Amino acid sequence: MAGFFKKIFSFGKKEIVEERIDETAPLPPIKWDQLDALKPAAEQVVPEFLKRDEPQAEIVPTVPAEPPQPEPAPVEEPVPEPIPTVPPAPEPTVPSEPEIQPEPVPAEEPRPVEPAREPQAPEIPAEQPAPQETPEVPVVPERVPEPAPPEIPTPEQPEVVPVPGRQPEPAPVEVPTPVETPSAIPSARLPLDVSAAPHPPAGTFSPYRDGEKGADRDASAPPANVEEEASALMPASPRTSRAEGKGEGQRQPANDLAPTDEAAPTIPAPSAEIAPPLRQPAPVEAQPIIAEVAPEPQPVTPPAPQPLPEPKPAPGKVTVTKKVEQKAEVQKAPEPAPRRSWFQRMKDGLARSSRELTGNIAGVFTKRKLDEETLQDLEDVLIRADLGMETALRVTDALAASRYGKDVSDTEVRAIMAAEVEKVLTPVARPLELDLNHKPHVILVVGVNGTGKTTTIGKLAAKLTDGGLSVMLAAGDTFRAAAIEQLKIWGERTKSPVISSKLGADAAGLAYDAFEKAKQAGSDVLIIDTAGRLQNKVELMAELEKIVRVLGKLDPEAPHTVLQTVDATTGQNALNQVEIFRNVAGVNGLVMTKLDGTARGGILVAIAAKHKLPVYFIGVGEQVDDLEPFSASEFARAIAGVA
Ligand SMILES: Nc1nc2c(ncn2[C@@H]2O[C@H](COP(=O)(O)OP(=O)(O)OP(=O)(O)O)[C@@H](O)[C@H]2O)c(=O)[nH]1
Repeated sequence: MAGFFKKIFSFGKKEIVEERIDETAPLPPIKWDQLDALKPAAEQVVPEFLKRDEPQAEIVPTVPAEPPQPEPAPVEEPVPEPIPTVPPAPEPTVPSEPEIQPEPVPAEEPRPVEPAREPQAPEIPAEQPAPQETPEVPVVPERVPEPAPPEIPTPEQPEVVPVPGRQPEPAPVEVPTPVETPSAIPSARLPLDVSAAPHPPAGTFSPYRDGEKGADRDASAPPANVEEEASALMPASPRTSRAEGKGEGQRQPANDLAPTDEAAPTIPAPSAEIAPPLRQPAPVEAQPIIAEVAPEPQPVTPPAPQPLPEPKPAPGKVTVTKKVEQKAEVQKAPEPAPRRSWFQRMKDGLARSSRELTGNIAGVFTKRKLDEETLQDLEDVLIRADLGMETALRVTDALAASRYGKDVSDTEVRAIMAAEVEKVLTPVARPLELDLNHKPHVILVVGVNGTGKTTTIGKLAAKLTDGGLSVMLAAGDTFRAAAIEQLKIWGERTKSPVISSKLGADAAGLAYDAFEKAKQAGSDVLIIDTAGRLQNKVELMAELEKIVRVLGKLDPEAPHTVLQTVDATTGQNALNQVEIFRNVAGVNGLVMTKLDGTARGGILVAIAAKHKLPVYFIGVGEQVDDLEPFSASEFARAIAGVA
């Protein structure tokens, strides 16, 4: 029999049972009878487990390797044996009570106590009681050290041990489950615990443990046992206990709590394993124990999740939005601030022209007396700067007249040059005058493609509309769709209506229609854009002549102003362009464009000296306000490098 029990209880407790048998050897005969009576009860209880186990049989397959399965039959025998030990008090009563009694005895005879525990709470007792048994069994002492907190994980294994029949099945299963994860623990433990605590132990375990806590366990390894118990109990009342219970559960509990109620149905569904635990464990009402455990885990629960809300102060960073707003404001500020004065912009625009010119002048007059050679060198420098022969001679003559044979510095030379250039430009530097007796005053803008006609029209329209004049625009460059669209954009910017036609339409016809519409609209000014296809000089000239002729039908004096845009970067070729358009279209005024960033700004002086046409504006950029009235003195000083 002893050997048989050993086989049955592969775990430490079983061995202990054998020893008890030895001690109780004398009693066997009497107890057998009683045992028979008891067997039915136990069997009745057992069958439930078996039923439960049957569903768990699914799990069994994993366990099959265990040998205990074949032993189930002998299991019956061991049951009676423990009873004999118990006989003293209540044989019929559940072994749990006799077990408890032995506890007091343990002081004298710890062995009897152990056997009692084994039958009752084989699962839990195996873990916790083990330390108590330590005195008797050498194996137990090993557990005693185990009870130490580190073994907390191990306690789960003991859960498997409890039920003999189940031992094989749960043992393997349970061990892994606890190790796996706390979340899985509840489900895995539930079946296991149920099997362990279910029958006799269920009712006894909770009280028994309580007593232990106060007496034994509290001193030695209560925490591990408690947790184990809690885990075992958890299954009993998974509904609420789990959520409140284990520290492990706490992490999940939040989830478990809500879900438990809802999941309650789901839990059983997943596997028959869960169902059994729910039945028995619930009555077991290990809840009290769980409540005890709960406090411990609670400290654990608050851990990380709650602190998260604390970071909410981050939202306090609302200040970030303010910073963003400030940035936006800052971005707005810089735009207007950098705006330079007109003269500064013109000076900067002519910087390249000025630097080249003044640098060359300095090279000629560094520590040299003014003589014919130096005068010739200066003349060459001025000509290369596009000022023109006429202006160059004016400068050299003026310099020679006052400084010939004397030491001359480049500064003196530049000053004389500025004065002479101004003299050349002053006659042409005239403001644009509009005769509003004409309704509208018609401005025809001509020039070679790309010289800045359309851009200049837009800039001028802006000035006029800003001055309160009503302006109408006519897209007379019917050969380029882009030119039409560009003019429309300017019209939108300046709120000036734009008259346009299909691509390739007759430019003269468009000009005529626009003139009529401007009259009808009572516009103060009509600005007509034109094509500048200089490569086909004949057609271009014919078209321009036609436009002028057509406009004259509506007003003999129209067009009242013919502006030609001259690209300063063109250099000497600009002189020829002005010659052509002056003869064909009757240009009576100039707008020098692109003076910004060119080293050939001197051409303006040459054009002015040769054609003596009014220069109304100069363009020093692509922006709407980069068109300024021409100032002879400013231009002269700027290009001469004289502040
Ligand atoms: N830097 C600078 N660019 C300018 C100036 N005036 C015009 N531009 C640029 O020169 C280019 C040609 O200008 P447009 O107004 O299209 O010249 P356009 O004579 O009408 O040309 P077409 O439409 O082909 O006849 C555009 O990129 C303008 O932005 C200026 O004074 N300075």
